[in-house]
Amino acid sequence: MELQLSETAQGAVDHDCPVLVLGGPGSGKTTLSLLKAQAMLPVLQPGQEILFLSFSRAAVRQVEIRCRDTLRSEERRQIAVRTYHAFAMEVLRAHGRLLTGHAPRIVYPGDENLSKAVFEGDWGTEIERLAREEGRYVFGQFAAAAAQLVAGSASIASLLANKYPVVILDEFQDTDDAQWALVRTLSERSKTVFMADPDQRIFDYDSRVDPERLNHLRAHLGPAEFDLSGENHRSPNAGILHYANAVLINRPLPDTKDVITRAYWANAFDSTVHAGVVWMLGSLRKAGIAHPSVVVLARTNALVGKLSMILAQEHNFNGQTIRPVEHDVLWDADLTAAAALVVASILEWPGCPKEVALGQTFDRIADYFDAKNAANASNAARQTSERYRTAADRARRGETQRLASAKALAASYDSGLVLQGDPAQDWLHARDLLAAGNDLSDLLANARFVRLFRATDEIGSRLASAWDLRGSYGRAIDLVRRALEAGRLQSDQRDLRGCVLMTIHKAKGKEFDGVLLVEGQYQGGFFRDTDTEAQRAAARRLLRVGITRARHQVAIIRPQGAAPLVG
Ligand SMILES: Nc1ncnc2c1ncn2[C@@H]1O[C@H](COP(=O)(O)OP(=O)(O)OP(=O)(O)O)[C@@H](O)[C@H]1O
Repeated sequence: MELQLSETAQGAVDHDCPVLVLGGPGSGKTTLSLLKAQAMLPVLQPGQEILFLSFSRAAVRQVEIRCRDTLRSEERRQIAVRTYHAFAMEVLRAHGRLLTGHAPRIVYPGDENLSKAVFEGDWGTEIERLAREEGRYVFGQFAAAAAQLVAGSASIASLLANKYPVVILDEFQDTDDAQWALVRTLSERSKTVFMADPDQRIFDYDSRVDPERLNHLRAHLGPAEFDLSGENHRSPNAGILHYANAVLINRPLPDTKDVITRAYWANAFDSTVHAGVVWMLGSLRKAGIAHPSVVVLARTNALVGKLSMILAQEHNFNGQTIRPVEHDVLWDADLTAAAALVVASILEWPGCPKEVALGQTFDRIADYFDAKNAANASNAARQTSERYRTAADRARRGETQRLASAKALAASYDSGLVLQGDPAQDWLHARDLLAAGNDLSDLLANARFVRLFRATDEIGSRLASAWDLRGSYGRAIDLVRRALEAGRLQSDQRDLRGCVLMTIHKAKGKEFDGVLLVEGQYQGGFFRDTDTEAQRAAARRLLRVGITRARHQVAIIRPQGAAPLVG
């Protein structure tokens, strides 16, 4: 694809490294970084590659798709696109022995959760000790360990610089302290290109992601800066970006037909959302896009799960029947797996003493919240995990529960769970007990995604064999864990077409023809009454990321009477 570059963009391509490119959503940062890579390919010697670092597997996937559009296949082969985790793990695997004298061992998140569950004391201190004394590394320690290796050994640093003489850092505003330490050491020997939009900093509830990161970079490397903020290639003729920027800075919203808002009454939520999706697909087709891509975005997993159920049913809207919409859900495979293990633990209840049964279920619930915290650090997830660990201890000591949902689950145990030997029915029966309280709604939503795992058949047949052998589901947790590992599907790796649902966080870096942003009445609100100024600013950044995913059309669906987006 032949692209016209602005003078500023061309300046960034031509200028010597280090280079920092700033720009808003759709200003072409990712595209430009690949053109910069292309321009630097001639300096590579045989065997050398350009290292492109990004955050999530989903982001890497986006860059790979963009590479296909921008670069020829022989060029693509010379660009190594990696997540920070994967790159740091590579460094650790190859050289980690130098840190402790032992070959490093990786502790995978599932195993980390199990160890954490039985550990008494400060887990943060423990994982540092595990790394230092036993050479065992949890995922969160990779970047720090890799930084230590590169900073401490000139030969490792030269080896890496020799392999990767050019390093490109995407979404640099989101780097945490350890990743920054690693980048700093790499920048001493390799040429560096940084891409950033400070206003897309949406992971800042993680205290290690410092809002001052760009200033750290300026102070350390003094890169030449190129600001693309006047450019918008994603929706060049649309008011979408102006609207999103007005939401960001809390100024009056511009009038544009590209962003429409709809208010719904609580009893018409399902049909309004469903009709909105059908309208969006139709209007994009009318505009000449034969196969439009539409994303439906919500703030929470729980609301995404609910929206998926809504689109799978028939509704009546203004006297017309609207048929189910085929769609995909981009969900978090780790969370779904953790939620499935909670359901499995309930299947183990019959025949299991109350102390053990509830202790196990509450521990698996705490594991789920640990996984949630690992995916997106939040105080709420951390605290809920701690509360369920306590509930598990209370259960094992035979004490009464204090948490409302733990009490409800204990009452369900007391009233005797009857399973029939039909895995599909029994699974739903066990799963629906998780409707015990609001704090479990997100977990329940993820448990509902198990059907999307394409592992349901595998789980079903393993459960059926267990029942045939013993008349119970016996060690259901182990069995489901193995089935999930066998059938694991990397959801983030799929190409996104047609209608797809996800949280706003997951949409970062992606683009679609149309965007529907849905605010729930009771969950997934855009703002909360209790929000501090900083939380409100973060919510505004998040909404801007959501709105600017659209190339052509945005619809914002909100409850009747919701506070205005600005003002
Ligand atoms: N110079 C250009 N001319 C025409 N189209 C462009 C140009 N640069 C980028 N695009 C197109 O504009 C869209 C947005 O580009 P890109 O994803 O690179 O922006 P970005 O700044 O990385 O966005 P975000 O920060 O929102 O993820 C893509 O569809 C891309 O193909």
